[in-house]
Amino acid sequence: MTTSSIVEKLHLGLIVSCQALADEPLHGADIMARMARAAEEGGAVGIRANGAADVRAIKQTVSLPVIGIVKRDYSDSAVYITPTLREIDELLEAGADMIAFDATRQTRPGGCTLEQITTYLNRSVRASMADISILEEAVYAESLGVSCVSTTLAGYTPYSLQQEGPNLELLRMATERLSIPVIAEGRIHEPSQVEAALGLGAYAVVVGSAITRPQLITQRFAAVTRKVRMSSNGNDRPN
Ligand SMILES: CC(=O)N[C@H](C=O)[C@@H](O)[C@H](O)[C@H](O)COP(=O)(O)O
Repeated sequence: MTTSSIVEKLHLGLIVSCQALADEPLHGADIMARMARAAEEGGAVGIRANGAADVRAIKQTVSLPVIGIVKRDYSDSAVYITPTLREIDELLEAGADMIAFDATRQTRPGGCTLEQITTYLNRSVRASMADISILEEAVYAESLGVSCVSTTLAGYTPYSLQQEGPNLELLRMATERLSIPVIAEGRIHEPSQVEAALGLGAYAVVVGSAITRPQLITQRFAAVTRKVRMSSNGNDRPN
């Protein structure tokens, strides 16, 4: 399949990020594959997944395009989403339909550069998704020939706007400025935010934690019960 036909399959759809790191309760390729199947049943048009094992298991389970990343920590860099060519090789081998990577201006491990990453991906003829945190990074990524950009890292670099919800203003500026698809990703917790993102010109929307991290979903509900408990304890207090 061509890179543009992979991108087209995502148009105006929901991409579900199915990720659980080693320290999360749902960690494991088999569980993530089931999560992906649930997402497919629910109407997702694509899956974002972490690690070659998860990508392989998900590819065997669903018929949706899989956007692969490899999260790996290196001691000499803050970049952890597909930071070097090594992680790209793992994803190519695993059969990821699209490869997402950190396209921020932060220094990569071992002197690897953003330009090396995009040149390598362009030569591999695999669709690519540049995870950005500010508008300038989106503009630069487009100039390097990526297939699309995603607002994944907004609020996760020290120099980007830190806020609780999704950075819809960055999304708006990027959709106005770029000619390639801009994907909305990061801290999207409500269906109304999906609608807002599409209304601002998002090509597609990625939702992760609000669908696939039950410990975080539980936390949001439990916070409400805690609040009510605290106020009722307060009311019970003798005058
Ligand atoms: C910043 C970072 O490392 N983001 C990761 C990128 O793949 C994932 O942990 C997120 O779950 C994903 O971006 C979806 O975002 P949210 O879970 O907020 O819907």
